[in-house]
Amino acid sequence: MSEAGTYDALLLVSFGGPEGPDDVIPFLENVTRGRGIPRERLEKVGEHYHLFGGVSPINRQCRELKAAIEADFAAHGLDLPVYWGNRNWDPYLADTVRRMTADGVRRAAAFVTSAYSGYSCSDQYVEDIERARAEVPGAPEIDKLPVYCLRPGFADPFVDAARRALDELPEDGARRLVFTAHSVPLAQPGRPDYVAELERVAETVAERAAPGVPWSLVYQSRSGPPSQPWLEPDVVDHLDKLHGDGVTAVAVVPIGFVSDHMEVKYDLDVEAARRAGELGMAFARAATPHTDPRFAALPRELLLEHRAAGG
Ligand SMILES: CC1=C(CCC(=O)O)c2cc3nc(cc4[nH]c(cc5[nH]c(cc1n2)c(C)c5CCC(=O)O)c(CCC(=O)O)c4C)C(CCC(=O)O)=C3C
Ligand SMILES: [Fe+2]
Repeated sequence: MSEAGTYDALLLVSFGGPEGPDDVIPFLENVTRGRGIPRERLEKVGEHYHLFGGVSPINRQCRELKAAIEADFAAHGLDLPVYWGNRNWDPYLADTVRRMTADGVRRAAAFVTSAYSGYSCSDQYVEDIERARAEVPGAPEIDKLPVYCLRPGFADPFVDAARRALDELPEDGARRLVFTAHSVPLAQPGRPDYVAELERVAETVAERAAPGVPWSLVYQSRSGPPSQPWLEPDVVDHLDKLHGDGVTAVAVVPIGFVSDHMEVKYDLDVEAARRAGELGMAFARAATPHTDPRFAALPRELLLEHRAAGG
């Protein structure tokens, strides 16, 4: 048996995003099909993409992460092909599964670009994988690798990034670490696990990056109809509150994301940064793990452990 046991491929699974202005509406339709997102919200989010030429950074980031994973495999003598497929945009998961099948892949491990439990972060990706497999006769078995939010490969890069972001702030101010994650409906399946994991990651990163600096965990990028309750507070409202409490400098750490995709680039770097500016607060945004070698090593570590555990 090879070092990877029964696995003969890794599948990188992500969200997908538009790669030009004409892609924006079809992409948003893919994301929101059957989910009851109000038209106004879609138009607003479409404008965020158009501010960046209709291009989401996420696909380029997936290509870079795939290359980093391949480099990590090569450096550790793990001879496995790496495939990439998305939920909402080209390369679609079903097309990738078709290619894997044609290449003779029998059993793949899936690494999802979301670190947490819960429906949006985890179970929905499993559904997507199973739907893609159902479209392809003879499709390989595909096991989603375990949730990795508490693994050092995910948390350690955030510790360094949080320190660096705090270092960018004026030293004499009343500083605060503000952790953010994507909001989800309170009624979403798995929401309590998602929140419990976020609280643990925030606490761990805060304690290690800056003991004694106060911190909070808040949410961003709320969608859905206003009548539906989602996780709160929103990061922008939270900045208002911190300002009222006398905080003069914030380091925002997006622990809910693995790379700087549109939610980070718009909702934090444009919207939250603008609000902080209006309030006269110093603002720094911590980097996400992306191609940090510790993060790029996670697929290999998880795959080998999962195999060792009988996977
Ligand atoms: C928890 C979570 C993550 C983190 C986990 C993960 O990373 O997967 C995440 C990631 C992402 N969300 C993304 C984009 C969007 N999400 C939307 C809508 C929604 N997100 C939700 C949750 C999450 N989303 C939910 C509950 C909805 C409501 C509709 C539904 O129940 O499905 C909409 C519709 C418009 C809007 O209302 O915002 C868009 C365009 C992109 C791509 C960004 C880019 O292009 O760079 C990424 C990585
Ligand atoms: Fe989303």
